[in-house]
Amino acid sequence: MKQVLTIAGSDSGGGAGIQADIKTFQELSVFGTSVVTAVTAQNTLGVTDVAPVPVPTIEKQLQAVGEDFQIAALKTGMLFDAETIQTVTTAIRHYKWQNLIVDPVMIAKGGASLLQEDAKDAILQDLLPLAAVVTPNIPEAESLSGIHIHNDMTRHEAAEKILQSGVNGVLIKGGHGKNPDFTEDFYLDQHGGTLVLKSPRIQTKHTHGTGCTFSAALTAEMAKGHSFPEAFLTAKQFIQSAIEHALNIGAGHGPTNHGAYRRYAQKEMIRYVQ
Ligand SMILES: Nc1ncnc2c1ncn2[C@@H]1O[C@H](COP(=O)(O)OP(=O)(O)OP(=O)(O)O)[C@@H](O)[C@H]1O
Ligand SMILES: Cc1ncc(CO)c(N)n1
Repeated sequence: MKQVLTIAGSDSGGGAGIQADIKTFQELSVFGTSVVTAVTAQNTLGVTDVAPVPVPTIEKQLQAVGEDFQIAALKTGMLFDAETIQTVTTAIRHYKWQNLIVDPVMIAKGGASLLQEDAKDAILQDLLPLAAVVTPNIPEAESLSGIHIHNDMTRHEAAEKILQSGVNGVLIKGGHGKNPDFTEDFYLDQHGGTLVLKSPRIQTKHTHGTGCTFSAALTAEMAKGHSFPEAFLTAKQFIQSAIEHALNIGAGHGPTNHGAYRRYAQKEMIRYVQ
């Protein structure tokens, strides 16, 4: 069984962060390992506390995973501060981990900050040069590029700007887009190749952890040796069905249904994603 790693924060509410990643890995038949960078007290109504894990404890977790597992692909989520990012990049270089997906988590949907302001440069300068793909949502792409995204052209410009970090490909997710009917995820790579996946926008408030779940699905599929376009398509189908079949859990922005792709999507949803 392919082994994968998530380096991210814990979400006590179970819909985002490490918990979303591990559920997604399990559903896609890869063996998930984890390095916890921060512990959040969080539910569908918001984040009430964030406690960073001490750097030596992060180092020990990276070492424990690195010395015993064959990591075929990995993702990063919430990294909290620059020191954590440096620790993580050192381990990625040391263990020569390939197929790195960076989900540049900055702000939770309720507005809580999950990355310190000065850590953005560490993501751009230290982490992205090692990455196969970075998966910002629209506000994160604006923050990383310094470009306001309001149409296809500015989205392309923002992706080009982020590519200057040295990352192999930029995937700007469309959950925060303005089109009421569709979400459009846009990918641009170092060779100028583009891929756009479009799917019907589901009218729901239950979108907690969509980004984490999507990037975990991408990681699982890359680990299994699928090409990037194939992995992107499966990840998009996975998140589409997870949102479509939301569980209606909690009083606020509920989690997605990580089991939906296995149960329904492979049979019925494929036609939705273009
Ligand atoms: N309402 C929706 N209907 C269909 N697809 C959606 C919807 N909202 C988000 N998506 C899809 O979910 C994936 C994640 O995108 P999104 O922009 O929501 O990430 P995010 O803001 O990083 O999520 P989070 O911060 O909650 O983890 C993308 O593939 C996007 O197209
Ligand atoms: C721990 C954690 N990571 C990522 C996100 C972004 O959804 C969140 N809300 N919580």
